[in-house]
Amino acid sequence: MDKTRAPGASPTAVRLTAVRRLYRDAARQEVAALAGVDLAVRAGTFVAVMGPSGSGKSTLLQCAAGLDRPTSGSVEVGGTELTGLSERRLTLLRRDLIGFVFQAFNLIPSLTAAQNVALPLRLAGRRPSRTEVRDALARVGLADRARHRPGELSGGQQQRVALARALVSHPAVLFGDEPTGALDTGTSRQVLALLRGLVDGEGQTTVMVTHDPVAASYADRVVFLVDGLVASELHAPGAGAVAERMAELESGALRGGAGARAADTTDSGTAAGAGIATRTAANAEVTA
Ligand SMILES: Nc1ncnc2c1ncn2[C@@H]1O[C@H](COP(=O)(O)OP(=O)(O)OP(=O)(O)O)[C@@H](O)[C@H]1O
Repeated sequence: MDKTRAPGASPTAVRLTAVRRLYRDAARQEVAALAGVDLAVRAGTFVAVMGPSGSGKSTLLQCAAGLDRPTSGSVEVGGTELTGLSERRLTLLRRDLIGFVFQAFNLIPSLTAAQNVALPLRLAGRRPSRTEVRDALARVGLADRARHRPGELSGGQQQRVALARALVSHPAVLFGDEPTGALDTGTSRQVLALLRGLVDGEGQTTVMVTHDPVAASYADRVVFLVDGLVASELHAPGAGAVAERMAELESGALRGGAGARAADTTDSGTAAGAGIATRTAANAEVTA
């Protein structure tokens, strides 16, 4: 079943509305990791999230994936509102709707690739069929490695096993937190091409945090966070445009935070080229 294309499904796979996530720092001061994020991710698209260190990228991903709860605001995934769900319902929903890959592959060394892929379903009390597992491995180009243990696979192959494990339940959204961060350049590009292929070939909605402008250039859309707010975005940019925007935001961030960028111009424009879109109205409201 492809949850991204269910009849009548919302064309928006993920929607964050006015999401705030507050933490207390060591001095018991409140820190807004997310300060009022509005973000909608269209089903079947690939979105990269970038931003300076501490800008809230991981927090955004964790909130969007139901791994963390916003302090306020709402999160909807695959048409289901996560806000207010009990822990148990949230766990079930995560299992059904969400796939997650991290920088660390987190595979069990003593299990084969196939057993690693089957593990989440088994832990959920399901008995995955061989076909399900084989299909998941085939989707990441590892059909012939099913019986290999992680130690017998390269780093890139291990990350592909982790991807197959995330994809085996056909999640509505695949989230990646620096999924290529531990890979060398060549291997990283292969994994990114694979992610791109899953989006193009299967309509797999994908949201990925990355620090790498080249990785971000594989996405349809790059969203930039600064100080817990969406500061700007680029559509189908090249790596150079992403790096340039990051440099601008980082120097701006050093000068005075997201509020200083509330005057950014808006051009939600076309998918082609490097149109910059900002959510300045929302941001200004929160930072005022
Ligand atoms: N559990 C926590 N307790 C307190 N503060 C936190 C916690 N998690 C995150 N923060 C703070 O929230 C802000 C955003 O953190 P987050 O990890 O989301 O940023 P990031 O953009 O992913 O950073 P990086 O690129 O360095 O990984 C930071 O100021 C961070 O210190």
